[in-house]
Amino acid sequence: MVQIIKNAKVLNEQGQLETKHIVVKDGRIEAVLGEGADVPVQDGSVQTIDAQGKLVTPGFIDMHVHLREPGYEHKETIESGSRSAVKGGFTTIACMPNTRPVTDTPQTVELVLEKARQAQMAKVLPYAAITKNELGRELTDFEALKSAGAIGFTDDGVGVQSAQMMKDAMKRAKALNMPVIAHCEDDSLVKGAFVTEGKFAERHGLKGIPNESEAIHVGRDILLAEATGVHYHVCHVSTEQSVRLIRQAKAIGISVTAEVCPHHLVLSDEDIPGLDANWKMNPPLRSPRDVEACIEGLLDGTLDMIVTDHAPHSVEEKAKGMELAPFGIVGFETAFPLLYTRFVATGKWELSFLVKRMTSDPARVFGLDSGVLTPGAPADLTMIDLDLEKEVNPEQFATKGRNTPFTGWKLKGWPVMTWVDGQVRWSEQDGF
Ligand SMILES: NC(=O)N[C@@H](CC(=O)O)C(=O)O
Ligand SMILES: [Zn+2]
Ligand SMILES: [Zn+2]
Repeated sequence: MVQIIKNAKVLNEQGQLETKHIVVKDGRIEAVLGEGADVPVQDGSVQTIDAQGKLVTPGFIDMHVHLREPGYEHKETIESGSRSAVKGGFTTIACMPNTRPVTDTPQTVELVLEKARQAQMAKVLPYAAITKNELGRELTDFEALKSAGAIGFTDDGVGVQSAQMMKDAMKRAKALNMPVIAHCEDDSLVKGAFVTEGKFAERHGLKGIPNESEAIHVGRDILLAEATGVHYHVCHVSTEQSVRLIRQAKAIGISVTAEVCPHHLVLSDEDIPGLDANWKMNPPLRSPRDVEACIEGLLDGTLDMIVTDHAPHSVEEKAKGMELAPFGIVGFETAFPLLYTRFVATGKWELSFLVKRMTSDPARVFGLDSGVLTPGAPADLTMIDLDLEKEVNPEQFATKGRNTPFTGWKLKGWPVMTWVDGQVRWSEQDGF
């Protein structure tokens, strides 16, 4: 089947917008034609959508998300999570193994893949755990997990406390040509704290999570990555010190890549209004100085990509208050408008830069064939109305989660239609 998306604004190699007609055939991009080009005959077999000058980008890729299934279906399911993803313009999402059971066996990897197939929404790429039950005691069967379809190994949710365990994991992953993805957190430095060390903690008389609890693992793991040669990827970077260590490691050719979340680029601990669990996430919101360092790191390529760390929790769980509620906020449905409004609409970033960090950069780092509009690539596409302005309203989210600090924010640049393999999965007008 042939589809034509007419009059789409597309970013060219130089990052400028050009009007194009995107031709899709059998789920793949067939051609991206210039304005004057002859569009293939539009008989009955050709389906045409007029983008009317709206931006069309490769579908967003989110390499760090929590879909909660199996085990925590009250927070999210693979279906509700992947619907939320598609509504946020994401067409490929990589899900973390901190489910119940933990994704530490081939059976659980297969279950995740099967549920994702049934949901028929976004492409779901499962990570598997580094250690059994994410307890840090015994490595999982990397080879079997890879065969079942896992794309990398991580104990996200907790740090791997033992350096020896991490080194063994890296050796095994390297032998299988697989990446190790690390949630960097030294438990001995955190002990019970739930906000960053700094102004907010001081004002409320709270013990803080120091920056070193993250950066110590980053530094340790960079050395282990150097020793083992593995592709080491750092999760949700939030501190100046981590950015510095990753920058130095890259400069001397160590195989390290990293991600950063929208909330760590937009919010600091000084923005937290009070003891509200919708502002509680791991890593915590850091100081304005850390925020600036993360932005700089993203700009100079030290941080390779933006991920949401979409982490839905139920209203009841988040109502327990900041101390007792679980860490995490939802992310899919606010990520692009948030960053577009804050950084692109204000003239700080080029639109092409933001899009690259959400599409071709994650695809390059993880070797995916999507994230680009070149002929032959899957027709995973997102149409965005850059002028559309809406208030964030969690009641309208497709995710089961309502846990966001961005309620009521007026944002511009909302996704309005999403295609996966040439199929429209969601549109603002017609829903799912
Ligand atoms: N980021 C979070 O605050 N929470 C994540 C775990 C994690 O990403 O470490 C979760 O699973 O809820
Ligand atoms: Zn984490
Ligand atoms: Zn996470």
